[in-house]
Amino acid sequence: MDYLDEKSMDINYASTYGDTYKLMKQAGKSISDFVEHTIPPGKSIAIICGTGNNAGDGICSGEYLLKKYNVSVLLIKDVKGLKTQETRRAINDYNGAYYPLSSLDELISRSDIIIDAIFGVGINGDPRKPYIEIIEKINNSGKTIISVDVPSGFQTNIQVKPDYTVTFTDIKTGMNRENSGKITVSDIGIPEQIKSAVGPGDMVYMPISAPESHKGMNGTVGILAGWEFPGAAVMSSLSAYNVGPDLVKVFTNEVNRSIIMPYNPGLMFYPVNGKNFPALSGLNSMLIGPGMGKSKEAEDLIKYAVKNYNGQLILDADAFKLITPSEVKDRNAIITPHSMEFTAFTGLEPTEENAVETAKKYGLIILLKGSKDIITDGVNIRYSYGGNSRMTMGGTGDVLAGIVAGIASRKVSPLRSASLGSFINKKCGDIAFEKFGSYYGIMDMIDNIKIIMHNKF
Ligand SMILES: NC(=O)C1=CN([C@@H]2O[C@H](COP(=O)(O)OP(=O)(O)OC[C@H]3O[C@@H](n4cnc5c(N)ncnc54)[C@H](O)[C@@H]3O)[C@@H](O)[C@H]2O)[C@@H](O)CC1
Ligand SMILES: [K+]
Repeated sequence: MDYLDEKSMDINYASTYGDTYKLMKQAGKSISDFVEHTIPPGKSIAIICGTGNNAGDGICSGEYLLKKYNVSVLLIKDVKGLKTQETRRAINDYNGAYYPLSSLDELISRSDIIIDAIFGVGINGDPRKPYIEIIEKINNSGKTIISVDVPSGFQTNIQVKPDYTVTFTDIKTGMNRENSGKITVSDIGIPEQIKSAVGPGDMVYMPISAPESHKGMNGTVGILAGWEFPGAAVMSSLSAYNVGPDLVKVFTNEVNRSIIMPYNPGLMFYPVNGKNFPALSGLNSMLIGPGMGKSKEAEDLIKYAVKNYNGQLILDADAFKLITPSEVKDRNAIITPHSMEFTAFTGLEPTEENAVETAKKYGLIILLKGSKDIITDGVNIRYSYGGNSRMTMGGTGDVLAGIVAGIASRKVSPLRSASLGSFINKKCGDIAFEKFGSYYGIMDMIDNIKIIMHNKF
């Protein structure tokens, strides 16, 4: 797993259980257990704490270690600087002594062991002052160093160089003996259903556009849709647009121009027909299928686009009747069928097992829609709950496919794009339901995408 997976899981845990204090206690306990197995009792331990939940883990370990060791907690930014409610609770529940930054040198020199609880996966960029100097002092101390979760500053230009790292849930991408010392993985009790469920934590996968980026750097989506039902092109392209890519290009019949464009002049309209299809280079993702119908013309256009576009494909709706799995084999395409479409596409019953097998066999990412969406790449399986009965109305699938295409255009991995897309889609329905009960419409859902992207839900 990487940093984002851990962050995502923590947020999903908190959204179910209210907060993550129980995990923090368990993280502290696992550090303390590790120390007890490794270090003889009676030694002096300095726990150097930053301001986030990594610090909270360190403080909780201190509470357990007090019984057998001489423990000093150092709070780099004092109690006032503690940023999370869990970490404030940890210091409240801690019965030992704690010290300000001015005691750093003295604490380091009188300790045998340093527990590094400055930064975990919440670090953002290279450590700033005064952390650089603190990390250097720890590294030059000659003491035994144990890092909590990850060495502080890991994957930035300056990091703690520990003898040991006790990391939680799973090893983080890039950790090795050289940068993390001897690594121990500790299960801190995140339930399996939290690990597999899609939730608000999946929003961490959405990249933040860099202030200096220019047009096109933050995603260009292509959408081939609406040949027969222009509404589907409207719904999928507005949904992709609301996820925030730079450009959304709609490829459809010229006769749809005056229908689609009044909804949003920000869309780019490209008329296509059997003889004319603009270049598909430069698209970061391409959604193919909504509202195309099953005419020969639609079929030719779909086949042309599937064959000639070699980036991140998203297939939906009529594409399932006109394309076979072999035509997209090993292309990492995301497909978003409901049960009947799944059967039309694969000839199989729409079961979880068949979705996993099909994903594996054809190298696809499958988002099997239902009251519980199932998302799989053939190895991992995620479940998306939520949504409501109004979501059986026409158009919700077009909205979902558009959202997924928009996310994928931001270079989010296909499994994460499909998972996050499912979460956003269901959340759009749930927010609309709170306002209008069973009487909301598709445009209410599409409007809610922006609220969710802005994290105001
Ligand atoms: N509640 C949870 O979310 C759980 C998280 N766990 C621990 O919490 C860690 C993640 O905690 P957080 O997300 O609170 O973040 P961290 O504790 O990793 O650190 C983030 C803190 O450092 C500051 N900071 C970030 N980048 C900086 C920089 N470049 N220079 C200076 N200061 C910087 C931020 O203001 C923030 O207060 C995990 O690694 C793990 O150790 C565990 O407690 C288990 C449960
Ligand atoms: K750390």
